[in-house]
Amino acid sequence: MAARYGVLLVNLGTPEAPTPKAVRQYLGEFLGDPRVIDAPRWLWWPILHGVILRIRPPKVAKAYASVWQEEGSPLLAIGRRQQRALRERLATQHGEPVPVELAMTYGKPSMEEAGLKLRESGVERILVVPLYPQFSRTTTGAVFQRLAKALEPCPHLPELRFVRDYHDHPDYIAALAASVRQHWETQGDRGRLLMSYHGIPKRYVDNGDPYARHCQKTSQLLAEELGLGEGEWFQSYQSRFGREEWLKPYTDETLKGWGADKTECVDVISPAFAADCLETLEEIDAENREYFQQAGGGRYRYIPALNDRPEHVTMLANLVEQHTAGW
Ligand SMILES: C=CC1=C(C)c2cc3[nH]c(cc4nc(cc5[nH]c(cc1n2)c(C)c5CCC(=O)O)C(CCC(=O)O)=C4C)c(C)c3C=C
Ligand SMILES: [Fe+2]
Ligand SMILES: [Fe+2]
Repeated sequence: MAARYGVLLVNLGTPEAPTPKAVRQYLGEFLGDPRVIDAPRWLWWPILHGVILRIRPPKVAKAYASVWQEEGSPLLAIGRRQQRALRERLATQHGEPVPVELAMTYGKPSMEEAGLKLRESGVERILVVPLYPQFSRTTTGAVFQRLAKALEPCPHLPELRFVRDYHDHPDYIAALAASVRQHWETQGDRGRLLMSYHGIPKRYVDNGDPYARHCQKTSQLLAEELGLGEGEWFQSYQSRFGREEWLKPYTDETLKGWGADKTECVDVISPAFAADCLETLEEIDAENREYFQQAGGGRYRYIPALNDRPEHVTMLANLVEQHTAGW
């Protein structure tokens, strides 16, 4: 008997190799999406193709090379581990296999590829789980759009449900808290906790994107769960791109300031990332460490993303159970 439903995990996408050519291809697709950069095409296209895709790829390819793993890009390698772990967990819970596929909004594995695999496994119902705890039109919104595009040629549609966000899900907060507590136990002490989220342009939030509200809620709930009071934790936004104002305070400026204040020890967690990737391993764990320590700061410790930690898999499995009720 075919399974009653399948799960489609979706993350952003990543280059196929840490080379300028592969990075150019990836960035072209990603930054050409009007949900990510909303400038009119006539204005943005010449800048993207004439300037950014000429200058940025060599620099960014080097950054990717510094975090590249034997299995490939961390985002994809970890995504595969998450897929396998969720598949195993759901099979144990159900006593029968539940198909779980992984797709990327940009690049490979494509939604078409993953969708075909789900169809081959015989499911007619698909739960789509974008691996973004906080909703943004730039990420989760783009998943929805890309999915619709992938389904365009289908003569018939699967039945679909879509997880919009899980920024305040108790199991997500519990998984983050478990990871911070374990980090503090292993280290033997507590640093000042910085929760650093990927940023987006402030204008997007002013126009109704709930992303900042979701990030603040996650931070408050995590702080409460850890029993932290005011002044014991901080929130900032990283990964600025382009010239306009992004959500503030900026992570790099915050850490430079803390370094200059001779802060002895900081712990940085990036709750917006379900999997470690360039933006955490290179930007947070390497680049911002340098800013902090060069400014005069002391110990700097990055708390890894939830990746395939058992509490994360539990959270994902519970999310699936909750959203497939009645299926
Ligand atoms: C919470 C998730 C993310 C949001 C929100 C987001 C918005 C956003 N990002 C850019 C520009 C870039 N992001 C890049 C990498 C990147 N971004 C996310 C997640 C979110 N982005 C991830 C997981 C990654 C890493 C991918 C990997 O392969 O490891 C990059 C590429 C690297 C670089 O060139 O610096 C860019 C560019 C914008 C413009 C944006 C919202 C408007
Ligand atoms: Fe990004
Ligand atoms: Fe970055």
